[in-house]
Amino acid sequence: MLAMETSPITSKKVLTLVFVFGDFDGERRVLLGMKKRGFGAGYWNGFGGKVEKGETILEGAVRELEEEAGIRVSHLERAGMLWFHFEGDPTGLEVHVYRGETFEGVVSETEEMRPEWFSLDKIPFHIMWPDDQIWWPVFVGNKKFCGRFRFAKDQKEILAHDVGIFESLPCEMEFGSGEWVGGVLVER
Ligand SMILES: CNc1ncnc2c1ncn2[C@@H]1O[C@H](COP(=O)(O)OP(=O)(O)OP(=O)(O)O)[C@@H](O)[C@H]1O
Repeated sequence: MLAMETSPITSKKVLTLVFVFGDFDGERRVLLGMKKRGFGAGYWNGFGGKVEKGETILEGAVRELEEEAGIRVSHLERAGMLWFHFEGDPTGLEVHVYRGETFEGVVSETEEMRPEWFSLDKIPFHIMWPDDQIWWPVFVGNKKFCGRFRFAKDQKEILAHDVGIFESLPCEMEFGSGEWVGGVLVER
């Protein structure tokens, strides 16, 4: 049981986060984008954003990838779910993480993101959200995962976190509750 709730969460935002992988002469790389403005500006991250009314989470993931990196995917695999809570902020974030392999179009810089391919052994964790390096090994190991993170007000320090490997998604979990329910927990 993880004490997640020291300041109350009364609403949530549903967000997507997409990582596209590619093979470059036998070298595995992942497409990251430097966020140029807004929330998380200055960090490398996958592509994503808020799910809009009337679209499914998967449709939101596909749309945001196209808006931010200029490419279209016909298939995304559901990879994990992350919950974030910032001390003093009543709105929690529920982030749905997907992975993609093949795409159409040309990777292009947009107003929001500057994309770049990174070799899997050169991921710039020091210029990413601090939670990324915690769940990344499970994600690249092709395991389905759920994680929750409580951040300090400064949006940098992680006060508590918990990542589990699941047989299936979603792992139903509400903010502030101590137990995972839903998907079968394999390892924690
Ligand atoms: C706290 N730790 C975190 N670690 C890793 N990734 C995180 C994250 N917190 C948010 N994210 C991702 O950052 C993007 C924000 O998107 P965000 O700019 O808010 O959405 P959207 O593009 O809809 O915004 P606008 O409405 O255009 O401002 C979105 O992919 C979301 O999944």
